[in-house]
Amino acid sequence: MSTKTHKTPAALQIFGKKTELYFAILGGVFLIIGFILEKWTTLDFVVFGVAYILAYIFGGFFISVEAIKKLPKGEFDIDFLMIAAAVGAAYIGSWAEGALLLFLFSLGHALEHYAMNKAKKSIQALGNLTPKTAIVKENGHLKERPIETLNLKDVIVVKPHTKIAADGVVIKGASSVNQAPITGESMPIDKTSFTNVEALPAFEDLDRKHVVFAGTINGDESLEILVLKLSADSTVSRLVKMVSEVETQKSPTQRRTKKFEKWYVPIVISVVFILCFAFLVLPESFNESLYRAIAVLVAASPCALAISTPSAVLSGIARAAQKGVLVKGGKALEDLGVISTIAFDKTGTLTEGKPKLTHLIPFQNYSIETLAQVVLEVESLSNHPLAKAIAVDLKVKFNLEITDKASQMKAIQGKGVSAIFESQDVYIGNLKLMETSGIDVSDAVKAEMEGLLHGGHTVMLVALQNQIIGLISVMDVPRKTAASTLKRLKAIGIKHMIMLTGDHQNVGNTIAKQIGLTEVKGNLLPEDKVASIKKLIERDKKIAMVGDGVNDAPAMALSTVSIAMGAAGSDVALETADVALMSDKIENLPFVIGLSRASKKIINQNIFISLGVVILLVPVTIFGWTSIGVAVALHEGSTIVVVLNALRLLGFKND
Ligand SMILES: Nc1ncnc2c1ncn2[C@@H]1O[C@H](COP(=O)(O)OP(=O)(O)OP(=O)(O)O)[C@@H](O)[C@H]1O
Ligand SMILES: [Zn+2]
Repeated sequence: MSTKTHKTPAALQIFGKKTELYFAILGGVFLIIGFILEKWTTLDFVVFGVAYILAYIFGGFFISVEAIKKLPKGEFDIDFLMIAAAVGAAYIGSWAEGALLLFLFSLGHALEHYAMNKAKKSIQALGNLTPKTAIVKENGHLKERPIETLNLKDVIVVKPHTKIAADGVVIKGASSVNQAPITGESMPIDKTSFTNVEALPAFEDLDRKHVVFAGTINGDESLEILVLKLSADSTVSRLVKMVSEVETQKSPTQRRTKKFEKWYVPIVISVVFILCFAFLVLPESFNESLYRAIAVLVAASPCALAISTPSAVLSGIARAAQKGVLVKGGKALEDLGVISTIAFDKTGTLTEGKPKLTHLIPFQNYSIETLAQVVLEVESLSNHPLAKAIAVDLKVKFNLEITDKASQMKAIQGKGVSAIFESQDVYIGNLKLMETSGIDVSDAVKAEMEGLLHGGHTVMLVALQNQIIGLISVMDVPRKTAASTLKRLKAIGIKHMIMLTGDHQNVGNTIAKQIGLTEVKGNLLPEDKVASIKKLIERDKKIAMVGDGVNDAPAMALSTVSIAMGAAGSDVALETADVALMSDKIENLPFVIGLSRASKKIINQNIFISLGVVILLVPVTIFGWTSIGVAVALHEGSTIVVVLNALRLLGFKND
């Protein structure tokens, strides 16, 4: 009974989408007719038998179709057992009980499919977000075209209060855009136009205030948008594709139950087979033995167990999607539910990631303008968040233009950058960079650095021809919601919250003090971050890491659950993380952890219910203390209960 096999073939849906449900109900109706005729009339079997046979046909039709579909694949499962039980019941003349079995089983199935579809639909609703056509500006004329025909660099016009048809950059107009469909943020985001279209950076490097996504909704003003992604590659298309793949990643519990079923089902079949011959040793007829065997077969079938976990996982993932959180599969969902240690990247995760220039101090006899020009030219070649911030601020503050005098920029991971400026060597970065490049840093310079570091500034040294010519410092501010989020996490029982940063220890400490972390590890190279994660896993077994993928991708890959921030617009983060917060909202973290725990709890409850009913019913049926009818009702009832229990997750709220 894997969730995948639950599609009703389209050709069989003669009454539309609910054909399966109507068939089940018809099975029930004929069952009642047959039962009344049998018990309260003196009619012959020839008459009420017809009603029972019709009940069998309608109740058993879709189950048989499903079972036959699986035959060639060598899959043998519960559908077979149920059909066998019903046939056996007919053989011994217990038509009413056989029909009841088929009716309830098919009703349970139909409800289960309905429930699953409901969960899936709330995910797939994402796919219906994008409009089918876009208004394209071609040689000054406006033309409506299907979105599949849009090319990169086409310009589309988006009218007020309509959906945006493509991922791209705003090049004319300003408006506030409702991004809720993708990021779950309810507040509209202000978008302004990007003016320097000739020097357009890569999509990922564009400031989010200029970027729009297909499927989001324009506000009060008209916008012109330069298309930067083909419709098949848009964030929303990839999101939908990933969500539909999510189901194939089995959760640990799902894998465990599958394994269990593998040896359990053959045992059930053997025991039932042996019970058919109980009349050889017991004073009873073959029909009585068969009756008992059928009752045991119904009681022991792990129907509810098979659906316990997948229904909960799917509902959990659907609920997360409504909040703009993409959980990629049952494994991530279950793991996140047991985690008590979270490692955080600093820049862009706990902080805004948009540092502001605070100091520019020249040494030697350099003028501040010269220093500013050198730094601007070099940093404008790097796309590190620090570099971008520095370049923007220097341009404005000193009214400078880039003159392309720097070249051969090299990023030195966790340390800084090197480049050539007017055929001179330039290094910009931390103390480690200067040490490894053999550049002497005087005590006076170090003292100056120390002062700034204690104030929480990120300080970088600038060297030209092996001489320190100045320093530059920036300050990043914690996200406004970081402190309250960490407090919530602590309140829900996250014990260790560790910041891993490439920045100086002092800077890390200053930020940590403002927002409340349990531990700070500074001065880390990307490989040191990996080593830290390894140590944390040794200590706490399962850990989560939250990052933005900028210099923490290897560390994230190693953690049990990797959580990417602001994944809309960042391909790498969206693709590689186990959990993607589509928006930059770190406050979604306690929500998704709470949801994972609730899912885990519901999975456990479901397993308890389904195994409980089996454990209760099997001895009762073996000793013949109950009828097939009662076994059927309890057994199929438990299937319906676990599905309904799982659906509660669709309404999950924190607190
Ligand atoms: N483009 C750059 N220009 C100048 N200095 C840089 C640059 N890139 C890195 N550095 C220096 O290297 C240090 C470590 O950088 P890294 O990218 O590892 O981490 P980070 O951005 O400071 O913070 P986090 O690790 O929290 O994301 C920075 O603090 C900075 O001193
Ligand atoms: Zn099934």
